[in-house]
Amino acid sequence: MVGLPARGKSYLSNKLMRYLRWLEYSVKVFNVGQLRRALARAKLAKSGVKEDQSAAFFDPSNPAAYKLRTQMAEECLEQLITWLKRGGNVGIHDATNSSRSRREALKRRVEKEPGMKLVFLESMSTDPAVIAANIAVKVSSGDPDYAGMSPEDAKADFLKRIQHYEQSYEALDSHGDESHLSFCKVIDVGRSVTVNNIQGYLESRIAFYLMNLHITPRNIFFSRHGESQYNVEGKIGGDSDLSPRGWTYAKALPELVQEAVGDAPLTVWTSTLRRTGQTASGLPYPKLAWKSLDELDAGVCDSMTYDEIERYYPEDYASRDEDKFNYRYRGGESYRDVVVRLEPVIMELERQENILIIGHQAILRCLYAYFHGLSQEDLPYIKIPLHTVIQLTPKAYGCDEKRFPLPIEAVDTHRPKPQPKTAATAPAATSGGSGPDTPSLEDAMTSAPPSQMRPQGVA
Ligand SMILES: O=P(O)(O)OC[C@H]1O[C@@](CO)(OP(=O)(O)O)[C@@H](O)[C@@H]1O
Repeated sequence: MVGLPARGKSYLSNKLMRYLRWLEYSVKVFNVGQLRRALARAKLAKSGVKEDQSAAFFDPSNPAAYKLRTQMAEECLEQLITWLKRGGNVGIHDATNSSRSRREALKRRVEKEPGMKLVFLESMSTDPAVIAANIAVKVSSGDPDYAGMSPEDAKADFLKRIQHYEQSYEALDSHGDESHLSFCKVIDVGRSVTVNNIQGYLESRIAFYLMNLHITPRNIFFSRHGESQYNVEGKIGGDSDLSPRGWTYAKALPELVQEAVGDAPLTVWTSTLRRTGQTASGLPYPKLAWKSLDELDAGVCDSMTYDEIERYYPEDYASRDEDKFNYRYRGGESYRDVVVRLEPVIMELERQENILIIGHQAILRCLYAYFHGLSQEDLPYIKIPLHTVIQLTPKAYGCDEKRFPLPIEAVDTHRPKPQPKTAATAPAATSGGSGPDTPSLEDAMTSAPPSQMRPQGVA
């Protein structure tokens, strides 16, 4: 990262980390400020520098502090490089890196590592209101640099720190000495992005993502469709209509949404399946139906109950319980596949303002995990109950959340994560993985209902 303090570097670092992690890269942010606080006490005691956080520590004319800050940025980079060598994909060096000499030093160090690439992401703000808001977040968010200080003193000190950095700040320049570097310069997040010497798939993805971000305050609402006929019957997938209780929810939804949104503009996104369209039918807002929002495709298991799947496809049922994120239904999809298919939806969501998505259980789990940065392991078990609107409000470091459950009864379609079997409860292992009482895959196929008779091995 490159940029003066209070220009949203940590915001962009964390946002990028969440996005890339969601796309299954292994990503970590290495924040020099945190390292400074962790290492400072001991080193400072030796170096004779009294304070590690007050503005004086950031004064470029204070040689001892300058040396220490340089050492800490280098130490942080070393930690990042070690982590990459152990298998990480993207390490984010979250520091000001605001002078050419510092960036040159980073470049020289990274060039020594075969196969590592360096891309600078500079965050600039020209809008005084955005800078003021960033300063307010820093001094009011319990930042450890200002623990025990009054907000006024903290703000005054932080402003002084910024002034110190401004004395030596050199922005990335695509026409000057740094024109050979790979970089993206983001000006007033959402207003302008300059891309220089960006090459390769991952770099381009990052640049494209940054181009789509904005920081205009907004809300994102999620709701599953009203209870469907299949939900009542315990069947998965399909394209059934709403149940009578589902219709009651669809009729109650406009009032709830109107209360939450007020007069602000809103766009409603649905899938192309009947149950989401029916749920959205009374909402007086522009609507868009996305094929990408259709529910996870359960392949040969579509329209079965979980009990039927266990009976006819016992090995698949067990595999799904073992690794639900990666399990792909025969002829259908896995959660992993759904994440890939939802990537354009995420990109468009980032570009938009207030959006209400009327979606499905698996789809909303994937989207929800992106906004909250949840792991792949937890993602398929997130609770997204029927007849509940979830409001997410993006904030500097994550999202605030409110849930609005409507008092309209519905079945519970959430299946908890199975507990790992202990030695005492686990069945004895048999060849093929099926117990004596469990039908084999062959049995399952020959006794499967006709609608499920499909060729094997199509996964
Ligand atoms: O991944 P699991 O937990 O099976 O949840 C996904 C399932 O949720 C369901 C309901 O059981 O979603 P939906 O109500 O949107 O139709 C199924 O259609 C879908 O297969």
